[in-house]
Amino acid sequence: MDLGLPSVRALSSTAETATGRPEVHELVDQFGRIARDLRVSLTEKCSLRCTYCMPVEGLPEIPQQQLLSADEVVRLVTIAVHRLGIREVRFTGGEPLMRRDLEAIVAGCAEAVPGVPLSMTTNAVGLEHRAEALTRAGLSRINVSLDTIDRHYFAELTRRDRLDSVLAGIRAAQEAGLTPVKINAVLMPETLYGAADLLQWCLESGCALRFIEQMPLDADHVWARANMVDARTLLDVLGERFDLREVGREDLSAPAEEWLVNGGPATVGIIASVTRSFCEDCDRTRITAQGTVRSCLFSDREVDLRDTLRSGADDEELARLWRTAMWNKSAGHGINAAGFVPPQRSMGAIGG
Ligand SMILES: Nc1nc2c(ncn2[C@@H]2O[C@H](COP(=O)(O)OP(=O)(O)OP(=O)(O)O)[C@@H](O)[C@H]2O)c(=O)[nH]1
Ligand SMILES: C[S@@+](CC[C@H](N)C(=O)[O-])C[C@H]1O[C@@H](n2cnc3c(N)ncnc32)[C@H](O)[C@@H]1O
Ligand code: SF4
Ligand code: SF4
Repeated sequence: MDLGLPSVRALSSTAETATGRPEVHELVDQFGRIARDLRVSLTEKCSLRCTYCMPVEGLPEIPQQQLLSADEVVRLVTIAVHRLGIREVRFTGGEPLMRRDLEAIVAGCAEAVPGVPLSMTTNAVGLEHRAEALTRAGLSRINVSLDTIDRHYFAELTRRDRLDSVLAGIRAAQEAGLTPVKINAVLMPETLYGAADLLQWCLESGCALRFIEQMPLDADHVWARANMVDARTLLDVLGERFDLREVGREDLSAPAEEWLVNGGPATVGIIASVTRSFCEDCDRTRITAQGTVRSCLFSDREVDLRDTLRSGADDEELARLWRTAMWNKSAGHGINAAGFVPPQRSMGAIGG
């Protein structure tokens, strides 16, 4: 079985540290991958309770003091870009819109790292009131979670009746120029049932839809491989209404594989994290809302930066810790391996 795991690739550097890590400033790992894409979680809080992500009562609250402040986020993003070779930054959560200082965080980063694309993954609840300000602050584009346009299923899947607010948020984002708006839909039996309608809606609304295979990152731990709706099943269902032609990935490290819909130019993407894993070309590094480096979605081995930063460390010391954390990144998620154990943190607590 192809597990999509990386093989060791040579890096072009002669000098090495004691651990064997080459003396390069980028975030390299032992499999020759280089992280260029930073995902920063801003909070564990959320306005929805998607069943594949959050428990019904929400995640345990993180005391304010333990969360990275706006200035701390800006400092870490600056280090990532200037010292570690990061080329794009995404804000996520939890729900980033739950941070009242989100506009300040975006503006601070835009000023500190001009020219670096700043994007956000969001559920879009309440976005209609902030899209313009976020554009002015320097946000480039957004991806929105929307699993179904059926109000009944939306309320069931997210445990909140907020479909209207999400749709208003998407429209406002488009009007404010936060484009292209990409839609993320996690594959579940309910999503599969409405998948063709959701694609039709996205085609008409000018959004780029991607379906995502559900991963064992739900807080309730009910995920089971046997019950998972996979990319193959989705393609069969969509194929009944649309003509689909495979075009592949935008670039090797992009999670989504694209299919041309009815001859194009519109596409539909599938992020097949489980059945067609893309760990081999992973270029992501993550910072949790509490300021730890998480080298892989599935690895609970985190390295603290927040306390080191607060104790007065300089930028290079923080960069060194970050490099070491990424050097020890695991080969991949291992979901398909015997004896796989899901990580302790759920998706909302990591920053998906
Ligand atoms: N296994 C795995 N899945 C990921 C990773 N990053 C993102 N995903 C999945 O892809 C989904 C979409 O991620 P987004 O936040 O929209 O980011 P993206 O697809 O990288 O973003 P674009 O650059 O806009 O295409 C997430 O909800 C995850 O389910 C990753 O590093 N590993
Ligand atoms: C954790 S959310 C955080 C940002 C924002 N609240 C949102 O929903 O877009 C980021 C992404 O993770 C995805 N996600 C959550 N749980 C997942 C799971 N168990 N498997 C796959 N993707 C998941 C969501 O669909 C969303 O696109
Ligand atoms: S997927 Fe996003 S919107 Fe849904 S519960 Fe998780 S963090 Fe909230
Ligand atoms: S599971 Fe880990 S290694 Fe694989 S793509 Fe995601 S973050 Fe990268």
